[in-house]
Amino acid sequence: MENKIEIKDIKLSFGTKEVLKGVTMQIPKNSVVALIGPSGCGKSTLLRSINRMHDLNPDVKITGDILLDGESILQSKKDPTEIRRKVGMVFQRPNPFPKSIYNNIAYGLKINELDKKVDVKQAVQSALEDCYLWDELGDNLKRSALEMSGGQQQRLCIARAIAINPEVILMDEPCSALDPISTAKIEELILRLKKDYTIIIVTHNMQQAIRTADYTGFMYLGELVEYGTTQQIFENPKEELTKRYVEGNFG
Ligand SMILES: Nc1ncnc2c1ncn2[C@@H]1O[C@H](COP(=O)(O)OP(=O)(O)OP(=O)(O)O)[C@@H](O)[C@H]1O
Repeated sequence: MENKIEIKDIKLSFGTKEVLKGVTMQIPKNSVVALIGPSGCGKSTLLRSINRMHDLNPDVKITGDILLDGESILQSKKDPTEIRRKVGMVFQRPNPFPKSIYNNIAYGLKINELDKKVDVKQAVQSALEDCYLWDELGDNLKRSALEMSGGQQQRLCIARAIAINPEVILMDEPCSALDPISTAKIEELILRLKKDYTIIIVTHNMQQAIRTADYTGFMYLGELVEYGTTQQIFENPKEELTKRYVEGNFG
């Protein structure tokens, strides 16, 4: 199986605090990979290093490497905006721009200089269709995105991310602020999107990992304790720590 991303012995510290202690993992193309583990174990920190979000933090020291299609993305001479065009991110809280629904996507295309290369109207429609928003919203795209429900806002943020045609989508607890129905819609969306993208999702919800992820990594205190198919991790974990966590005995 072809790997989209290879994480090689990543160590990351904030000042003197070592938060990632040598994480190595392979992310197969067109798969959904879930990162689970107790609060503070480094899941978000790892996710953020994949699209260079620590770049502006002078306290961060990172060693090791992350390869995207075999090419290092951590080298400082690589332009982080170029990486972020290939590696999109969806955050815990929906963060639409304070603009119309239409312009949320059109603006994303513009800042990535794609507005001259694609038919913007068509791209907006296609991204909204992919996120099940086109029919739901009808022709009401001039409305402010901030007037949408939280679940719709989150799907709009996913639509904004996919409109620029990334290859990888990182999701940091994308459903934690959403109700069960909105969560189910996002999960359905994740399963559909993996046909075209590689998705890494941080989640506290183990059922969500089971429902959406092909592979799951269990992290603890900055280390990747165990990584395998989701079925193996939840049904037949090799490590005692993983077993205790997936059985809900700590965390
Ligand atoms: N910008 C930062 N500066 C200093 N320490 C940080 C920073 N960001 C995260 N940390 C620390 O790094 C550790 C790992 O945090 P991280 O957010 O990656 O964990 P997590 O597993 O995603 O937790 P949660 O599930 O609660 O979101 C924590 O101890 C946190 O306090």
